[in-house]
Amino acid sequence: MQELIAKANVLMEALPWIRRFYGTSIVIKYGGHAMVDERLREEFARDIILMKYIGLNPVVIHGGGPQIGKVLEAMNIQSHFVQGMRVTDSATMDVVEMVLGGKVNKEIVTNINRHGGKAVGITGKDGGLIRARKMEMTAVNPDSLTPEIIDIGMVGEVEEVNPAIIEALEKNNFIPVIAPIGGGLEGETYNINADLVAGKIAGALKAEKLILLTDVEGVKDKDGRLISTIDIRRVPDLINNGTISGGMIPKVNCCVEAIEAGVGKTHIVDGRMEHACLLEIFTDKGIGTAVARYK
Ligand SMILES: Nc1ncnc2c1ncn2[C@@H]1O[C@H](COP(=O)(O)OP(=O)(O)O)[C@@H](O)[C@H]1O
Ligand SMILES: CC(=O)N[C@@H](CCC(=O)OP(=O)(O)O)C(=O)O
Repeated sequence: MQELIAKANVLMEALPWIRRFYGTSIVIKYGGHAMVDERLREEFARDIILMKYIGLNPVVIHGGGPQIGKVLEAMNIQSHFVQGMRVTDSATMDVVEMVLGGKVNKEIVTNINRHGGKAVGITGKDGGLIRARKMEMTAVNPDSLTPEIIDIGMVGEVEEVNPAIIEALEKNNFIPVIAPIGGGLEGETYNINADLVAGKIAGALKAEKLILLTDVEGVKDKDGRLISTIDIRRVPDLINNGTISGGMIPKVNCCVEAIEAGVGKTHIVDGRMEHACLLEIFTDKGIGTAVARYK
């Protein structure tokens, strides 16, 4: 009996959060471990469906860097990254579009639909969702020590988001699953980092939450302890003093941009953990690191 009551208590803990988030958009960047591990993939799909059934509007943006890397390797094309961005010539762009827009996207859609959801897979080109332009990248030349513009090919940055297609899908109870590819004004195709896309889409939707799933517990301090909340005003210091580095810098910056664009709260959470999204949204304490504007 006590066990049954404990189960009811867990459901009741979720009630205020369900009331608060009912009808709102929750943007989730799905990537890393959660996407590779079979069991976590299933759990993720079921979490998304549960959210939808209790009245939230999950929007999934997925990555797939490792999957692109594998196909390129099989084709004897080497991967090069500059400041975390994949140098994308036209052969690489074809592979990126094929892998992200095709296999990876459709696997996620299939998983959600197999468990009873109604997912629709699109790229940023569909319905004019993401207009992109070529990313300008500067790097310091090691010989002259001066900054230089370098060409990293068809890597894009988001110029504008038109969320009409997402809103149309949400209205009809479909779950949008979005590959991070954008279209340019001249019909060109751009490869865009998935965290950047998730941040921009969350901003355009004025989403209640942006959740970035990653392969660490959250943002850690210099002693390796989890920082559970970060005020966006503290972010520049944490980057400048080296607490936040590498792949965590663009993630945290995406969170800051999203908050500035009107997103309620952003979270960096551990995608290796089962039910990471549910635990973040529906428990009092949440998990991972919340990046927001605090009073
Ligand atoms: N302060 C920090 N807290 C946590 N991770 C950090 C921090 N600074 C740098 N990192 C690095 O950032 C990585 C996450 O970024 P990245 O590997 O690009 O993630 P993903 O592949 O999920 O997009 C972590 O694995 C860690 O090595
Ligand atoms: C420009 C750029 O680097 N694009 C990424 C897009 C996929 C991505 O972001 O995947 P993850 O989230 O798994 O890293 C790439 O080509 O790998």
